[in-house]
Amino acid sequence: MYCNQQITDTLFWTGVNDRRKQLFENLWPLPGGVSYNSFLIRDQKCALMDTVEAGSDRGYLDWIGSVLGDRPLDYLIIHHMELDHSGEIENLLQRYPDVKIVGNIKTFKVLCGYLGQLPNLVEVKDGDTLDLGHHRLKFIFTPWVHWPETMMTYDQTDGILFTGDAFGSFGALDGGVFDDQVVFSEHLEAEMRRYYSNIVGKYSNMVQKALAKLSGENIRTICPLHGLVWRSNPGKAIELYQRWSSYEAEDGVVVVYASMYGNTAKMADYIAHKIADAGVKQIRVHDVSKTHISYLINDIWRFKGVVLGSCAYNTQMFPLMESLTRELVHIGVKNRYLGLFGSYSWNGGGVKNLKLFADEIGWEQVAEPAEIMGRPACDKYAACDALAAGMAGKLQH
Ligand SMILES: Cc1cc2nc3c(=O)[nH]c(=O)nc-3n(C[C@H](O)[C@H](O)[C@H](O)COP(=O)(O)O)c2cc1C
Repeated sequence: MYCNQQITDTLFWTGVNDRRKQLFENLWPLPGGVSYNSFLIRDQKCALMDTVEAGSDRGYLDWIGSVLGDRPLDYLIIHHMELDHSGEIENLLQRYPDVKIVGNIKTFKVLCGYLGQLPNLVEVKDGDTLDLGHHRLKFIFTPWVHWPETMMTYDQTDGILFTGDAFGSFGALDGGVFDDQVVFSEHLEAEMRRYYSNIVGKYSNMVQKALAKLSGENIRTICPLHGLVWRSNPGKAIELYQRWSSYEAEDGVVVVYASMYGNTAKMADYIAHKIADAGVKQIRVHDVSKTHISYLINDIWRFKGVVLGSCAYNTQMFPLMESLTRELVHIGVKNRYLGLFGSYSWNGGGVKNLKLFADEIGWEQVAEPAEIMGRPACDKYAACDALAAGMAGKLQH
């Protein structure tokens, strides 16, 4: 039993919720699940915009069939070949062997890698159009948001933009499918930012290019492949993407520490209290061994100030801190203020390697790193004081 969500007279949301999967891409936690959105246009010609993850809903194809009624499926338009959207293509082709598959040359290369050579491919170029009757679709190439083949489709008739993974979010659709059916709470924004920072953020420069390319279009509805359909306030989603893709951040600090026996943890709390005393109101403190990297990256995307601490561990920084810093370099977060600290007892290693990270990522350091041998005590905190004052001084609060 499916509840058809009609976006317009001729456009239907045909997505599914997945609350069973624990980790998206087998990496990113899904405490609230995730939705795989697909959309069906029932016009003079009928077109399905992407499919869903294979096996995520065994009734998916019957649902498509029931929305189509006695109409044939003329087109499958592929915006993104990642398997959470392309997984059901194989089954779809068995049911609708004559469907024409619309994509670009890179789409077909990836498609062929999974399903072999297929008939009925309709290759489109950037800016090409396709008339379905009422709907006139324009294909807009947005490469590397976040795969090479990604493209969007703009429905020129109704101002509807099908965006692939852009503007998507973690979290299943709990009842409401549309932005005006829910309160877009801090939690929902955080889950959308977590998706952006974990999945798309590495390609922020390509997101900026895509946004610039789309700026001339009169976008009235945004249909992403995950999360809410933005039919009332698409400007909000665009505003968030403008902000996140330009590395704009809030005045606040995230402190992440690695500590085996509590000494570096004590420094973390001390520094956080001092930053708070200096008037910064948004501070998050995380133990890297406890908080999943997904949430650490999300907070680092959110706040301007980043303070990282590590105990020394076999001449290195603590392995999980190393993993975090490696990922930060990999995704290339820009324009953050940085403070470093840590405890050691022989000849160090934690802070020494955090400094190498600082050189590599190029963020502005607010003070000299605060390194304490052994247990933190009142007479050893001067560098922590300087770090906290330096960080607070950089933020307007
Ligand atoms: C497995 C292990 C490896 C360590 N490696 C180093 C090291 O390479 N250099 C160093 O100065 N101290 C090293 N230490 C000592 C710790 O860094 C030191 O005890 C520090 O105060 C621990 O901080 P914590 O309480 O935040 O875990 C090591 C300790 C352990 C248990």
